[in-house]
Amino acid sequence: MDVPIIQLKGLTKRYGNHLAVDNLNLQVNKGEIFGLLGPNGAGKTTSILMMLGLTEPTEGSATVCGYNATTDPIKVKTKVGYMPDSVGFYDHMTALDNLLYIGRLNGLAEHQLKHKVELVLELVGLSEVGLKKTATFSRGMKQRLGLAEVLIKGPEVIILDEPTLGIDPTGVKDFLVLIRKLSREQGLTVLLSSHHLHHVQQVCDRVGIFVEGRLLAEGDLPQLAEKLFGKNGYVTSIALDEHLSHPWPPERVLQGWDAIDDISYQGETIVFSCNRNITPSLVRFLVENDHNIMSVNQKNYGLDDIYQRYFETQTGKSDYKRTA
Ligand SMILES: Nc1ncnc2c1ncn2[C@@H]1O[C@H](COP(=O)(O)OP(=O)(O)OP(=O)(O)O)[C@@H](O)[C@H]1O
Repeated sequence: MDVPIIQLKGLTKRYGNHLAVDNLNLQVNKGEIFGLLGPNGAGKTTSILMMLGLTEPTEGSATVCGYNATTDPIKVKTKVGYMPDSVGFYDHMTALDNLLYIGRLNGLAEHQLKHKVELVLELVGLSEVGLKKTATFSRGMKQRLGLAEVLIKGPEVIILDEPTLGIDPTGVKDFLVLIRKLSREQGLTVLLSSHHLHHVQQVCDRVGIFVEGRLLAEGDLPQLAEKLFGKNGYVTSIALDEHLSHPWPPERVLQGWDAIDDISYQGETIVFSCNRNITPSLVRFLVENDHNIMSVNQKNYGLDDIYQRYFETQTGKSDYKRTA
């Protein structure tokens, strides 16, 4: 059963005349990794700050772990670990000392502090470098230490604002694997904001597409693809070892299949646009009718297709760029 951990109702923030967040309605459930995906300036950070009670909504409400973030911000802060987009440490101190300091600030009892710090260092894979000064740390290591800092108070939810910013590809992969592991093994709920499609796609269970203060769509990838590409969401291309002449005789029979919306062919390749996945039936039909199949390709819509389409159709913009 879905247990709501973050509930946003009509959440709105205006800065003067500027509408930074516009009527945001969203639910994130226990143990879920939710990705807030949107370009710079979309309103992701502002939404997060409202969830943490760090800025007041102009309208609407944010409830986190059962507490209203505006009226009960302290309670929310005891339940939530927040990692901002740039994490800072005392560079002249070791990783261990930085964590001990943060642990004390969070009110951890001295007798459990050392053990807790060693545990989180282990969790984020930094045990070996615990005695090194953080000035020597790479950006990827600093992000891991930032995560350790967030975990030290044993939060139920972690909110990560652009956590992969400035890390190299291997560091990103390791970091995202770590997030997934923590969520799955410890039942942590994660809200992650990013403008990197591929990072979000790798780790999130559900994604919200956020543009110009508005949540344009949310769901898992198949749901988003279905909402967007509708009944032509399944595209299968099959190449044969024969040149296809117009009209291609089997076309008449295949047009009678209710799952097929459109058939096009050129050269040796036929493209079927279908309202459900019928690739196995298509292959069977062609083989049974003595056609030799050279290749089969089923298009799976990725987050970049989905995001680009939303970005273009819903905002009228076409300056979308891939951010792989
Ligand atoms: N304190 C503020 N005063 C005025 N405008 C603000 C303030 N904070 C944010 N904004 C504006 O609100 C909009 C949303 O900003 P926000 O930082 O939430 O976006 P974002 O999606 O997190 O983008 P980024 O990744 O660039 O931080 C932007 O147009 C920004 O300029």
